[in-house]
Amino acid sequence: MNLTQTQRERNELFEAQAHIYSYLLNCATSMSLKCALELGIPDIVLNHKKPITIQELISKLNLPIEKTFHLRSLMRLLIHSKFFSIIKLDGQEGYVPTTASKLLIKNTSEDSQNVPNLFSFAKFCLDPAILTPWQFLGKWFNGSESTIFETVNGISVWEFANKNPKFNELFNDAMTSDSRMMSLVANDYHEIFAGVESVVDVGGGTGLNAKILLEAFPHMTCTVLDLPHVVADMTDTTNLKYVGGDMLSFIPSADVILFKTVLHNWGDEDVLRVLKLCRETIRSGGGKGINKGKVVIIDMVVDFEHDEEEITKTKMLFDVMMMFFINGKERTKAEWEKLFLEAGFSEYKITHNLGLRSLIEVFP
Ligand SMILES: C[S@@+](CC[C@H](N)C(=O)[O-])C[C@H]1O[C@@H](n2cnc3c(N)ncnc32)[C@H](O)[C@@H]1O
Ligand SMILES: O=c1cc(-c2ccc(O)cc2)oc2c(O)c(O)ccc12
Repeated sequence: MNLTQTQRERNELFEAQAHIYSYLLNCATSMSLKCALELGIPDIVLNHKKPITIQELISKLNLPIEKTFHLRSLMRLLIHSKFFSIIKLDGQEGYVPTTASKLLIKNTSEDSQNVPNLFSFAKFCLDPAILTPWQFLGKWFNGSESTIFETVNGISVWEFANKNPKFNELFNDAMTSDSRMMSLVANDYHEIFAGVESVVDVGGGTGLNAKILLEAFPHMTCTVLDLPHVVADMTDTTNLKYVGGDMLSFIPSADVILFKTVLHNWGDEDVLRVLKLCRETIRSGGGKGINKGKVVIIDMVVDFEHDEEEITKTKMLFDVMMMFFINGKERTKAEWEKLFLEAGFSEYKITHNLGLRSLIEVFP
C-alpha cells in the first residue's frame, strides 16, 4: 500500500493516541490485578487442577451471575498481561494459571516459608499507603521534602514503619516475600560461601534471607542487623542472632557482610559511608582465607545495552520508585564500581543469575 504523506501523518497520530491511552490506563491493569488478588482468583484457578470455565469461576467466587460479563473482561485483560492463559478443553474454554499467577497465591502455609511467593510484595505495592504518594510527584518537585512519601506523611518510610505497626508488618512481609525467591539459588552459592563461618545480613529485615542461607550452609552463623523496630520481636536461635542498630554507624564483624536489596535504598553519599564502614570492619576483623572478609551485594545492575526489554523497563520503574520514595537509586556497573573503588575496595565480581538482581562480590 502506498500511503500519502497525509495518510501517514494521520496514522501516526492515531497510533500516538492509542499509545497515550494505553499508558494513561496502565493503572487499570494494576487495579485489575489487585482485584484478582483480593478475590483470590490465582488460588482458585490453580486449585481447580484443570481449566476453569467462567461459570465455574463465578460460582467458586460466589459472585452474582450478572457479573459474569465483567469478570470475563477482567480475565481477558489479565490474560493479555500474562497472569492467566485460556485453553480449550472438550469444546469449552477454561482459564489456567501462568508462572506469574502461581507466584501470587494467597494461601501458603507457614512451613512453606521458602517456597517462592510474591503475594505480600504485591499487596504492599498495591496498598493505598504506597499508591497515594504517586499523586504528589508534581507537588514534590515544587516542594522541599526529600521524598514523595514525606510530602504526604511528613516522615520517611522508615519512621512511618516505626510509628505504624500495620505498615511495618506490611513492609516487612513484602520484603520477606521478595526474599523467598532466594531459596531458588541458595544452593548454587557454594563457591561464594565456601569456607565462610559467619555472615552479617545488613538490613536483613525479619531474617528470612538468613534462614534460607543457613538451610543451605548449616555450619554458618548469621547475624541480622536491622532497625530496632524491625527486629524487636524476633527470637535468636543457635546460629541466628538479631541486632537492632543503624547501618550508617555500625556494622557487626563477620566473614561476609551481606546486603540484599538494601544499598539501592540509599544515595551515593550514604552507600559510600556504609561501604567505608564495611572496609574498616573487614580490616579490623582480620578475616583471612578464601571468601573471608568480603562484601556480598544482591541488587540491580542497570545494563540497558544487554538487558531484555521487560527487565530494562522494570529496572527503570524501580529506579524512579526508589528515588521518589526513599532517595535511593538503581545503579549501572560503572556507578557501582566507582563506589567500590572510592570506599577502598580493589576488586569485584558480578554474577547475573537472579533475574532483576545480580550478586556482586566485593573484595578488599
Ligand atoms: C528493602 S528492605 C530489604 C530487607 C531484606 N534485606 C530483604 O531483602 O528482604 C531494607 C531493609 O533495611 C532496613 N533499614 C533501613 N534503614 C536502616 C538502617 N539505618 N540501619 C539498618 N537497617 C536499616 C529496613 O528496615 C529494611 O528491613
Ligand atoms: O519505600 C518503598 C516503596 C516501594 C514501592 C513504592 C511504590 C510502588 O509502586 C511499589 C513499591 O518499594 C520499596 C522497596 O522495594 C524497597 O526495597 C524499599 C523501600 C520501598
